[in-house]
Amino acid sequence: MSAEQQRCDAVLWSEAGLQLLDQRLLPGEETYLTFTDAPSVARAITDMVVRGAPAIGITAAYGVALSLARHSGNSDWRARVDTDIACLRQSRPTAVNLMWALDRMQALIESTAESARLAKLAEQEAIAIHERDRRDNERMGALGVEAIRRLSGDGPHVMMTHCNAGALATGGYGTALGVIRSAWREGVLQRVHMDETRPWLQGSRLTAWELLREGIPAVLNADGAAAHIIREQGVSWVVVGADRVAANGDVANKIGTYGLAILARHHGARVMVVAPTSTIDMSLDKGELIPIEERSGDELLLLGERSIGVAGCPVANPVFDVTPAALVDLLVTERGVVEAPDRSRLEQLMAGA
Ligand SMILES: CSC[C@@H](O)[C@@H](O)C(=O)COP(=O)(O)O
Repeated sequence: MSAEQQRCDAVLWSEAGLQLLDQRLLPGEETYLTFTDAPSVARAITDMVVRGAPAIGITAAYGVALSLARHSGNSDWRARVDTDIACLRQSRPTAVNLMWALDRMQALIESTAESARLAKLAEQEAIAIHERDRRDNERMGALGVEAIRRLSGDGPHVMMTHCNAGALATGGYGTALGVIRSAWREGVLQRVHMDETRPWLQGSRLTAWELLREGIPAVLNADGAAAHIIREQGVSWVVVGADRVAANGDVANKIGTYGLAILARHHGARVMVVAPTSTIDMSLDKGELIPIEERSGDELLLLGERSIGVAGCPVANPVFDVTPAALVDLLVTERGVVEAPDRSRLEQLMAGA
């Protein structure tokens, strides 16, 4: 099957409304749920029907389009749409792409005089955000491979990834998995090791699903096996996505990324973070200021319906961590590659077109 036939769209927009591939059911079941109002879209984001920073932003943009389609005929449409946007804004705290997309939709609403056409314009804006994300991912794929070649030769290299930063987490193609896809197509990848990514299992359920159906050599490991595998298998690149990058280059990503970056540094592997500029938050000085989502302890105590822990056991379940910029070798964005990201390099990047 061709890569095009293998596309796995997390987010689809149709006459019927917004369709989201229910990622809670993968890899066992491929079911799309249809949404026609913003509050249920916000719930779907909170409940992880859709997840991954860029996909969350795209979904929220469509949520605003749904809100306008529903309310723009009413005299109090503005208040209703504002309530919907506030609800979407609170659906998850860490991925800044959500706030970025909502700010963009809000700016459109504020700048458009023709309220009769707003619903249509909002739909077009959400589609533009979606399509742009996919194109940016393809560009980052090419830039990432170019950087790998420049810094470490043609390989083929053994890589490691964490969580799922693939087509399922974006408008398509993926950020970290976009680089891994491009590396495979260009013969630069030998194989990729995938962390299982406890507790939600984005690695074993989603990344493995995406890569194996395209025939990309990928091997699953428990998170705790990462150090051993990096050393024994000669991993030379750790390639991950991001949920928010602070102005000084600190990177919030799925819990476990920080530990992986320390392991990489110890073993001489490079860390590549792949993220569009919509993930960079220049309003936050440093990583400590990034809000870290804490989810229910049931994610550790239950496996589906089945109890796998001691009932009542206190649980800490922060689902993101912050990797200090000093541990990041490369930040790949659609605007270019930043080596050893820091404040001045990010300011330069963001000031560019
Ligand atoms: C391109 S996705 C980048 C990140 O959003 C990804 O690595 C991640 O941490 C996803 O977390 P999730 O909790 O599954 O939304």
